[in-house]
Amino acid sequence: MSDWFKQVRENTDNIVHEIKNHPFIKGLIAGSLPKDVFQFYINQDALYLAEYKKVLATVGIKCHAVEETQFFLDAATGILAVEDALHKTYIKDLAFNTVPSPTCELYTSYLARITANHSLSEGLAAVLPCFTVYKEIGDYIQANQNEQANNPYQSWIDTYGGIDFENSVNKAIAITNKYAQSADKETLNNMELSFTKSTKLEWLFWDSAFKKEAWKI
Ligand SMILES: Cc1ncc(C[n+]2csc(CCO)c2C)c(N)n1
Repeated sequence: MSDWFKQVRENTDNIVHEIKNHPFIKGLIAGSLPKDVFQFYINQDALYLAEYKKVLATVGIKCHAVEETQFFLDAATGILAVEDALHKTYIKDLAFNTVPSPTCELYTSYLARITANHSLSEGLAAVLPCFTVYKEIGDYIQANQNEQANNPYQSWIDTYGGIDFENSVNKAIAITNKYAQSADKETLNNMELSFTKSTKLEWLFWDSAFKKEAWKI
């Protein structure tokens, strides 16, 4: 498989399309997303990131090349530094809810299960949409904004727009493509299943935040 990512990205185009058209993303673009909805998202995302950094470290230590391990461990520590700081600025005077929503629990548990019990290639495919979907949605939001000056969510939006993030996304794609190149048919099929599932979970994460998803009981 010469460009695995290109193929699976094409096959998940309908999901990415649904994300771009989700009212959460439309609200971020317009700056009209209700504050309480954004706070809910940031709170749940902080809970997500606390688990995701462990998942990246798990994938990283399984990689065969030193620079691949370095990349994922750097990304994991980057989460501590950059994203936690951003979250603190948004959450500072609000009560922080330590209970993950059903969707947050589902996404992090899914990633933990795949990276712990399945092959490294499947683990890489499962963690990749976190990078690629945010890159694409970050670019999409910036390209479709009429006015950035008064958007209360601009600093969040700009986190995923810069060149550093772009380099990081390209590296994650390159590593995953490399493992896809030597994967057998069954592994390639499983890689696509994990990539697709995580892409759907990215949609679900925004959708659940928009609805301020609660436990039914
Ligand atoms: C649900 C959810 N999915 C993806 C990201 C974006 N993200 C989180 S960590 C990371 C890699 C290192 O920066 C990226 C791109 C998010 N914040 N929340």
